[in-house]
Amino acid sequence: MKILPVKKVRAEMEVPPDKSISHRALILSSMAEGRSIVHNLLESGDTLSTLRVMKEIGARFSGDFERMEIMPALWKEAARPLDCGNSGTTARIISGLLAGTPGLHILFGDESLSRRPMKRVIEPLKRMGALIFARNNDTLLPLSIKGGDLHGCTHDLQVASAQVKSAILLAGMKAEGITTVIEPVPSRDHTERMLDSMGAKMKINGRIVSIERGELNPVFFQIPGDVSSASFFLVLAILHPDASIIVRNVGLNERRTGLLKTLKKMGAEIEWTVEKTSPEPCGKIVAKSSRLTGLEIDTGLVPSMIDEIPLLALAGAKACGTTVIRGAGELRKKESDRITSTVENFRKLGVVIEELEDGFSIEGSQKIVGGRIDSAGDHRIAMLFAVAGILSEEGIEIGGADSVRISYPQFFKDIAEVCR
Ligand SMILES: O=C(O)C1=C[C@@H](OP(=O)(O)O)[C@@H](O)[C@H](O)C1
Ligand SMILES: C=C(OP(=O)(O)O)C(=O)O
Repeated sequence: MKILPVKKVRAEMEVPPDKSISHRALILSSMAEGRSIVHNLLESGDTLSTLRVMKEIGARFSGDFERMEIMPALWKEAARPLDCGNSGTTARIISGLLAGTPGLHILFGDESLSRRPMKRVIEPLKRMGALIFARNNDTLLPLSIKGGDLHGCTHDLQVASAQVKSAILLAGMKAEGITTVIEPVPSRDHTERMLDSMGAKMKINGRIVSIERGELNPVFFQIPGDVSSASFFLVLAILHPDASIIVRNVGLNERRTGLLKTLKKMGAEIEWTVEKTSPEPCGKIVAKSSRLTGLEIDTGLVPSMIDEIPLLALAGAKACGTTVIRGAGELRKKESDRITSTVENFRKLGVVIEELEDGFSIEGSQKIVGGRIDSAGDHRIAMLFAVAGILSEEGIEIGGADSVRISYPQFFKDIAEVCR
């Protein structure tokens, strides 16, 4: 796949449904006491992994991704190991669900997922009484869970992770007593919002969430567009000299808008308006060609833009002055080591960038000559360099472009549309 520069970028568009919320809708609605209906689920590699695993353990879905009916699951021990594919969210959140589900459950994933840390979810679940064994001294997939009786306890998390928090909350739904999660910095709260709308016995006090066993009401849910998917188009609009983009019906949960706030601080012409909240804030974002000034990124915003941070390297290369990102060491634990894959690929394109232990530093006002990059099988890296290709002098060839199927299968079609 080769991406060439274009003269003009214009669009009024929608992006695919939110991936994080889609995973949760498939999982939580299966735990409800009645029939749920969910509209606008994401159909992508990662959500198909959740759907597949949930079916294997007794979940009942009918309809399609535009309108799915979900009946209460008839929980069962699957006859085979459960394939979580490339999806960290699937492996971690479903581990929490299975910790309290009777039976032996074995989870595995692809090469990338098999390298990603699982101790962060195994340890707290074990503290609640789950019997879990995993490869490499209980740190990596595959892992086996003997689901059974759990007891609530308090977990003081070392890293802000919505996946770990969600796994603990789902285990807490099945545990005796109260389960509490304390996060160092608040991570995305889609699980809490959905559980709350389903009548869970839950208390939230800033970074502290407590939950008790209880029944869940069915949901009726409309999933908004994914702001992480929208970000590629927004950064393109801001950095391109002749561009304007409107994204409609996109999720604007405060815990996901760190990139929008950071770009605005850098001087971007970007505005967002929440039009409805039910229970997720949703609205429109408008962005156009802007002049950016580099800055030292606020580390407190990192969890609210964790999947978007590589895009800030591109913004930094085009801004005036230096951009420094620190406190983002979690990027090394994603589908690829996103610090290394961002830095190495920019260097291949003639861009000067310094790799830091927990981020990167990049000088502004740089030309992106062009060349070939390797996505390292990572969807967000493929999409980042597709945007860079449009802003480059000679175009960029994307190795491993098909990885976009993980979160945004029609990405290249949509890119072609906005560049017409
Ligand atoms: O809960 C979620 O849906 C996600 C949480 C984040 O991961 P962590 O929980 O590891 O921070 C994010 O990077 C991932 O894309 C999706
Ligand atoms: C990190 C991501 O997802 P997951 O952790 O679910 O694999 C992502 O989509 O960027």
